[in-house]
Amino acid sequence: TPISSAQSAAADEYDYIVVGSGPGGGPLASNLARAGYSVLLVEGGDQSVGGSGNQYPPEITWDFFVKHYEDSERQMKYSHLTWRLTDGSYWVGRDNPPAGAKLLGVYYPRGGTVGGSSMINAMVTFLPSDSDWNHIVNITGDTSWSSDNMRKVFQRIEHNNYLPNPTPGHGFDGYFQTNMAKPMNLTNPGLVAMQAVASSLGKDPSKVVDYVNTDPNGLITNRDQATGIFGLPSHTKSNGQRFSSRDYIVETLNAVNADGTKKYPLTLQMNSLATRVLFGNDTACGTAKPRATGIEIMDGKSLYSADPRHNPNSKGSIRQATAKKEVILSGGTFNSPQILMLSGIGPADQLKQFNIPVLVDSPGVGRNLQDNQEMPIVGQFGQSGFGNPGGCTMLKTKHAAFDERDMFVFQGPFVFRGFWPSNQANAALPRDPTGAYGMSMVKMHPQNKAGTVKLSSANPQDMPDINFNLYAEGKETDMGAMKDTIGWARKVYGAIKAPQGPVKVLEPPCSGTLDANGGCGKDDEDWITAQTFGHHPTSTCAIGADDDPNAVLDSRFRVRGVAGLRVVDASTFPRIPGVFPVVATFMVSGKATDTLLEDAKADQC
Ligand SMILES: Cc1cc2nc3c(=O)[nH]c(=O)nc-3n(C[C@H](O)[C@H](O)[C@H](O)COP(=O)(O)OP(=O)(O)OC[C@H]3O[C@@H](n4cnc5c(N)ncnc54)[C@H](O)[C@@H]3O)c2cc1C
Repeated sequence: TPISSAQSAAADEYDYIVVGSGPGGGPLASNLARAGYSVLLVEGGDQSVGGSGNQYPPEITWDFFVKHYEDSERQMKYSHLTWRLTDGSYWVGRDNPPAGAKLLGVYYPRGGTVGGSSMINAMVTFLPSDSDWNHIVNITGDTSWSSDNMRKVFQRIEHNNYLPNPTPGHGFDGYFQTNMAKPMNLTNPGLVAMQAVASSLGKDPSKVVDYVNTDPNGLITNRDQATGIFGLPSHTKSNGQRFSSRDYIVETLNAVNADGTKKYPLTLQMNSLATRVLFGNDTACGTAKPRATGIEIMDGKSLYSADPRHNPNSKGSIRQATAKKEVILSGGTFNSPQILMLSGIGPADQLKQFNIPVLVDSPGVGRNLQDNQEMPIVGQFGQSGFGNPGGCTMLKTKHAAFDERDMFVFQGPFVFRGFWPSNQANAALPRDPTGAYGMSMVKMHPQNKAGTVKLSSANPQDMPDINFNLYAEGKETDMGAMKDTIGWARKVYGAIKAPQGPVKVLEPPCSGTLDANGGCGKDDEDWITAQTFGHHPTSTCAIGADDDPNAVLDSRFRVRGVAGLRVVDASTFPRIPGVFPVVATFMVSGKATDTLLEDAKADQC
């Protein structure tokens, strides 16, 4: 559905301004409008829903490039680095880039369109652990974040398309559409691989079809300890199409009253890049706190440099919009801290470096960046096959950080090695051989919180400098769990016999002898160091305790040190939720709706 171009109200004055239309901002803006408040939703991208054949089409994708390590020797070990050639095109690889190629880093796509990253993501919808929510209660004392309450939020927003209504723990009347593939049978190589997984976990291999049909998001006793094979829900509609926050925004925009007038006061402005928050003196609260009064906006197409169509000479036109109540930043984990810093809220030394006047010295802005570490364990079957088992496997490794499962594995006749631009020029980039099979691990509860998002300049069109600083903290736990899983996967592959087997393990390679657990010591560690990637960045504007200097937000999403400004998106989690953050981000948006509506009548200070 094309979205009709937004009409700017003459005064450009609204109750609320929300920046960013992804899972954090889109539902919140829609809900506030549905509650009767006038809302301006500002989106830097436009309304495209797809594009020209590339895996991540330039029409809807922002191309970020990140570092995994500060140390360039370690950084250079990753096999899919992206470079810019002298003719402007991308080249992907590690060794022998063409003369003049400039290293950009590790490609890290984000959605840059109405609907944000929920328009390009893999849609996996897997609820986090209860402890991820209860952690927020523990650090802030705010019991509204309890896992029981967050389950109620989930039930309220979910529109379940794959279970009978009612099913405990699920919702059927909300806007967040979920579905789950339910295969009737499995074919090889996925069938034998999944049977080997079942046997390795002491489960009945003849029941793998039942297992991959099992809902993992229900009210399962001891869910967070439960290991084994489960189904894999996604945020899709009953017809199998993608659901994203775009759908709910469009539904809200298009709703009309019986007389044909617009039902909800939501205004969406696309191709509008928020450049900074504007502040005035807080008279209403009787304190000296600066109060957010609106935002500055740069209007124009592809103005952000992560947009692959960006022209550095395009400067757009600047204007301002006013928020009578509050401004909410939902630009995502890379952009919300950037906007805060451009507005003078962030680590003072960094702001001074770029001559940005310091409004609030908030050292936690852009810190605490986290990600689920990912890497495939690659096998090769003697014959190719298309049988994809679907579903997922949950493991509890010897290195689990808590008394909970800590590793998610999905698998199939494909190898997921991370991301790189598909429109790239290196024809010699190795392809996976016939019969290649991947067991992809995704680490839960990563202990590394050392990633950073820092300004690279004071220009709001520039991308920030992003460094995940992998394994800088909690290495023993994080890498230990990855090594445990590699050993386990080698054994699973080894158990697959003729006629489908034997399966050759291609990666990680082992130059010595495997130990009793299938591990290969330092070889595995070096491979993990080189080839880890991720795509779930969170936590750069984290909620935290009143006495924590790195707590950017309080438990009501309020930016500390100012009034009238909140952050609601994947950057708000103090610790990364579960294995896949999107459903938790939709839930946070639902929770923020409650909080904002509760506070709407009072003037929040
Ligand atoms: C390729 C890919 C696959 C993924 N797969 C999964 C998955 O299967 N399951 C899962 O749980 N998670 C997945 N994720 C992650 C998930 O999609 C994100 O965690 C989630 O979308 C975060 O929501 P958000 O609202 O914080 O940010 P985003 O969805 O990134 O939305 C931010 C929005 O803000 C806009 N914006 C930013 N800055 C400005 C500005 N200055 N002015 C105006 N607008 C601005 C952006 O254009 C964007 O539309 C995936 C992500 C990607 C990219």
